[in-house]
Formats: sequence, C-alpha cells, structure tokens
Amino acid sequence: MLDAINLTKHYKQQKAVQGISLHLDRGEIVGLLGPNGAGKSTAIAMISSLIQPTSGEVRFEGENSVMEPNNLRKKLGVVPQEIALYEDLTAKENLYFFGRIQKLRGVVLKERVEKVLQQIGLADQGKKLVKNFSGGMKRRLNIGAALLHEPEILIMDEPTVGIDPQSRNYILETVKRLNHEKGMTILYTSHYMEEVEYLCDRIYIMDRGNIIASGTKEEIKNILSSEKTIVVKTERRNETFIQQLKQLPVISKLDESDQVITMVVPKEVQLFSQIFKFADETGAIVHGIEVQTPTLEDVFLHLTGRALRN
Ligand SMILES: Nc1ncnc2c1ncn2[C@@H]1O[C@H](COP(=O)(O)OP(=O)(O)OP(=O)(O)O)[C@@H](O)[C@H]1O
Repeated sequence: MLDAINLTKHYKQQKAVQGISLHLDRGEIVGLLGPNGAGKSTAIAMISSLIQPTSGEVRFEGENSVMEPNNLRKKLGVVPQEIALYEDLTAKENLYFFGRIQKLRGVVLKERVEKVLQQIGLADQGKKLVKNFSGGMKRRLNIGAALLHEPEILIMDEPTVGIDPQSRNYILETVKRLNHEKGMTILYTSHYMEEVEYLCDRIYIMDRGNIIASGTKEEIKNILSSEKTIVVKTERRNETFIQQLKQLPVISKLDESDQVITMVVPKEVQLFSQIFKFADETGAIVHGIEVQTPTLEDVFLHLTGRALRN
C-alpha cells in the first residue's frame, strides 16, 4: 500500500535519516520504535509528504507521492507529536476548523464531528474550551482532528507522551479499535517498547537515522534466541557467591544489585544445579531463580549497547 524507499534527510551537518526503507500493507498496525532523536519524526514527515526528502522515494498505491502528493494526502491522517489545537475554542469548534481545512462542509462536516467526538470518547465534552482540558483529553482531540476525513492510513507520532495512564490506555484501545473496526492501516511511532509490543503486527527499530532491525515481534526477539537471561534473587549480597558465578565461562554478562543477580547465558546452558551448589558452598541464600525471555528492550540493548529510554 505504501512504500518508503531509501529515504534520507540531511540538515547541513545533521544526517537525521540515512537511507531507510519500510512498507505498510493494508490493515496492518506497524510500529516505528526508537529513542528520542533516532529520526522517527523526520522519517514520518517525509512519508506523509510534509517535508521533502534529500533523496529517496515514497510510493503510495504505486504512485510517487513525493512528486504527486495529492492522492496520499487525501487518504492519510497525521497525528503530530506536538499538540496543535486552539486553546480558546471548544473541542467542537476545533474539529469544525480542522474539518473545513479538509474541505468538509455542511451536514457531512457536522456528522463527522459528532462521530469523531464519539470515537475519541469526548462526546459529552464537545462544548468545553480546550484550555480547560487535561493533557490526555487534548491528545485525544489531537487524534480526532486527524480522523475527520476518514483516512485509510493513520500516522501517529508518539501520541501518548506526557499523559496519565488512563488516557494512555484509552488511546491504545482507540488505535486497536480503529484498526479492527475500520481496517485502518496505522504507523505508530513510539519510544515505549511495551506500547509497540502491545499494538503492532510488525515493527521497525530505528536508531541514529537507520533502521537497525525489522520484522514481527517474534522475528525481532529471535535475534536474541541464542541467549537467555537468568535472574537470581538472594537474601543479601554475597561477594564470594558472585565471584564464583563470574568465573563461569558460559556467562556473557553479569549485573548485580543488592539482592538480584542478572546473568546472560547461551540458551542451552542449564545453570540451576551449579547456582545451588555455589550457594551451599558460600552460605548464600537463594530465594528464587527466574529464566526470562527477551523483550524488545533487550533486543535494542543487544543491537546498540544502549537502553531504549535514555
Ligand atoms: N529541522 C531540523 N534541522 C536540523 N536538525 C534537525 C531538524 N529536525 C530534526 N533534526 C535532527 O535530526 C535528528 C532526528 O530528529 P527527529 O525529531 O526525527 O527524531 P525522533 O526520533 O522523532 O525523536 P523525538 O521523539 O525526540 O522527536 C535529531 O538529531 C534532530 O536534532
């Protein structure tokens, strides 16, 4: 449905995006995950034809939408990261304003405004001034403004940043509903891996202007399929016990805090009996051992050596 091919964007010395390619198939929710400054906003601004790429192409239904953006613009809704609303207008007045920009008029505009207020859960708040809204309500209205022309594709730039957990859940459920009920194709940008993990069918992970991994959740986690993490909970720190564990050559990483020791080992390694033997020898008391399967956060750490949330 939509293909971004080898997109780059350079600002003088700053290489914001360095040749990324991605595609959206109809009806998918696709995640674009990466830390702040990775280039996500720049990438989606190019994909939605808000800025010109330095090089590369965006094809929508086979047409080059960098050269010919009108067809894409009609079918695309963009939810920007920054809230773009008029504080001194009511929620309804804001929606009417954005609807008119989308060239909606008369009965159709009225119906769409009512429908969107329902979709974003603000049906009974339409007459309130936006300046009296909570951060979460403003975010929801910001999403509503992008839905008025009933887009086929929705691009969302970190739509849950800085809001309370309840509004965040509401937004995540709205995204799911739009996808399930309307078959809307969604590109969801975030630096919260748990959101992307919850919502998305496929994921692109971006860092420093590049896509460093892509695939389904399972495919991405399989990058770490050769390793597992073992977490040992102890009563108190025991230096001799830790030193004995550290000397095991199968352990590639070992982190310790007060009562928790975290180790990365090859998947096939069985370490339980060894851990209990060392505990017996050193007088360490082990409260529990847990084997963890990798998260997207672990994959990011593995690929870049840095945590996703900086
Ligand atoms: N107009 C611009 N001029 C110069 N540099 C820019 C411009 N826009 C973005 N950049 C730089 O390009 C890089 C990528 O920025 P971008 O906003 O795309 O990242 P992001 O992943 O969306 O992060 P964030 O969530 O913080 O917005 C950053 O280093 C940023 O400072």
